[in-house]
Amino acid sequence: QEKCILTGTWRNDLGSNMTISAVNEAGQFSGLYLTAVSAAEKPILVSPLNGSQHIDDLGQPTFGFTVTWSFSVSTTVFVGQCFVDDQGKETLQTMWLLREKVKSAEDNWKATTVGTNVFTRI
Ligand SMILES: CN1C(=O)N(C)[C@H]2CS[C@@H](CCCCC(=O)O)[C@H]21
Repeated sequence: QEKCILTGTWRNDLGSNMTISAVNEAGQFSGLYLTAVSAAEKPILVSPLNGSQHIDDLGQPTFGFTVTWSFSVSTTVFVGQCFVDDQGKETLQTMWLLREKVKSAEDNWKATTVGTNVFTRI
């Protein structure tokens, strides 16, 4: 299928941009994530991402990727699916888990945030 190969640049509803490199024959990819908002008090920098998508099925594949934040001690994993509408427009419907480093195991309960997020190509 020609749609929903994730290579390219995407923007989400929080104004974050991500650029995904070539997807190899195993569906693996890497890229960069530039967030527009953050809870960290440090300047926002580009952060690396790695993931993989299904490429062997009949379109609208599922995928997952991990962003290791370069400006805060935290990590986000995304899972989702690419959908194509009847105009051929692709959207990535995702859910994410943001894990922030906490001082001790006693604080482990409050370390993970969850959310949903939609990306479209720019
Ligand atoms: C901007 N974001 C975005 O595009 N999301 C889908 C959500 C889930 S990752 C988070 C940003 C985390 C930045 C690093 C940190 O604040 O620890 C937020």
